[in-house]
Amino acid sequence: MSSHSATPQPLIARRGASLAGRLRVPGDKSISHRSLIFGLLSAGETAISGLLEGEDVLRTADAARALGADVERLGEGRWRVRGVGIGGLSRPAGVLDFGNAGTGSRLMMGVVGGHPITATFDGDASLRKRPMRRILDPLVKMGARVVSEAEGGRCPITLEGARETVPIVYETPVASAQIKSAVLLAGLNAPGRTTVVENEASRDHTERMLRHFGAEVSVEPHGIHGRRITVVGHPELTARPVVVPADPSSAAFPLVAALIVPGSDIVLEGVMMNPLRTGLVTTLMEMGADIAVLDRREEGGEDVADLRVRAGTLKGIDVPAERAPSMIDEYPILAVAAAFAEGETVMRGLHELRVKESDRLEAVLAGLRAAGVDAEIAGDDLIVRGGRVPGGGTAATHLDHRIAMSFLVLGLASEKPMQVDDGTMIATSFPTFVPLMHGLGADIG
Ligand SMILES: O=C(O)C1=C[C@@H](OP(=O)(O)O)[C@@H](O)[C@H](O)C1
Ligand SMILES: C=C(OP(=O)(O)O)C(=O)O
Repeated sequence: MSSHSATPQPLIARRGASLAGRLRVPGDKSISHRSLIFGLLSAGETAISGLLEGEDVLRTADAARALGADVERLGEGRWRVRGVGIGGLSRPAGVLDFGNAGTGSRLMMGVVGGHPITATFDGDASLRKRPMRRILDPLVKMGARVVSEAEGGRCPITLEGARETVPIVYETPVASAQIKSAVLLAGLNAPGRTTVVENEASRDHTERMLRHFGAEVSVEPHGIHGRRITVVGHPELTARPVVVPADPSSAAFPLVAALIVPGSDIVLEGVMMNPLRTGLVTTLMEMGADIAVLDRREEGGEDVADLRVRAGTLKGIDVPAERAPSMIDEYPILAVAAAFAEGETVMRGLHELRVKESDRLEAVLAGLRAAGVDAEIAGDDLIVRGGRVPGGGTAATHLDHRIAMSFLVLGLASEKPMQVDDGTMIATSFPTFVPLMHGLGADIG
C-alpha cells in the first residue's frame, strides 16, 4: 500500500489583509493524467507542457513506465513520453500504486482491461474505500476478468485484461468521466465500435484527446443533457504535443478566497473554461460574485480565460442537480462561499460526493459545523445557511485535498482562525497551493 502515511500536518488560516495579485494555478489534473496515458498508448514521442506535478499525476507517470513507456521529466511541467502503442503494453513487474488517485487508477484499469496483461491496482486508505465495481462491471463485459479484489470491489484489485476485447454499448449508471474513459480506453483495443451512453454529459477530455491523437470518435446528443460517444477500435494513435491549461478545480480556491476576503482583487490567469468544467463560475455569478471573464482564447485545444475576481456580497441560491457534473469537485469550496453568502444555498443531487477521496457531504457538513455555520444534509442535498462565520474550529480532512483547501480558505475570512487537521494531501492536486496563496497575501501556516 502506498505511503500516504506521512505524518499529518495541521495547518491554520487566519483573517488578514485583502488578497491582491495575479497568479496561474498548475495544470489541469484530468488532462495531465490523460496526456501521460495517451502518450503511453501512442507510437512516438509525446511532448507535454504544463503537466501538473502533483502526487496523483506522478503515480500515473509511474504506472505508464511500469506498462512499458519511457517517461522523462525535462523541466518544470515539461515531460516527454515515448509510448508503446495500442497492443504494445507489457505486464508490470509490481503492484500499480495509485496513491490517492481515483482518476489515474480507474483510467488505467480501462487500459489494462482492454489488453491481454494482468496488473494489480492499489492505493492509500482513501483509494481503498472507493467503489471500483462501476469500472470493473463494463470491463468484464468487454472480456476482462477480476482475479482478486477486496470486499465490495475495492482495491487491491488484480485485473486480467481481455485476450480479445469485445466492443460494447454501455450506459453509465452515474455521470462519470472516469467510467466513460475506462470503457473508451479499453475500446481502443477492440475490433469495431465501442459506445458509451451517458444521461448527463461529464467532462469530455478523453474524447478530445482521442481525436487529438488520431482516433475516430463521434459524439451525439442523448436525451436532454446526455451524450452518446463512440470510438472506433484499433486506431493508430500518433504522438502529439499536449499543452495542459490551468486547472479550474484548483483555481476555485483562490477564486472563492478573493470573493470572501473583503477588499480583495485578483486575476487568475489562463483558467480552462471548458463548458463541462465551469459550473462553479456560473453558480458564483448567480450568487452575485464579481467575476470578469477576460481575454477568452484557445490554448492547447481548450478555451481559456483570465478571471478577474473582486470581493463583494454573495446571496444564497438553489443549485440544480443537473449542474453537478460540471462542478462535481467544487462543492466543498462552493459550500464555503455559501457560508459567507446572505441567506440559504441549496445544493442538490450530491450523492456522488459520498464516494470521492472522502465522503465529502459528511466532511463538508462537519467542517462547516466546526466553523459554527448552520448547515444540514437532506437526502442528497446540502443546505447552508450563510451569514456569520465564527470559525475557531478544526476541520477533519479524511485524506481529502479538497476538504483541506476549502476550510483553509474559510479561515481566511472567518472571525476566528480555522484549522485543518492535515494539509499533506494538498500535494495530490495543488502542491503549490500554500505558497501561491501567500503570494496573494493570505495568512496560512
Ligand atoms: O475523469 C476525470 O478526470 C475526473 C472525473 C470526476 O470523477 P467521476 O468520474 O467519478 O465523476 C472527478 O471527480 C475527478 O476529479 C476527475
Ligand atoms: C475526485 C477527485 O479526484 P480523483 O477521483 O481522481 O481521486 C478530485 O480531485 O476532487
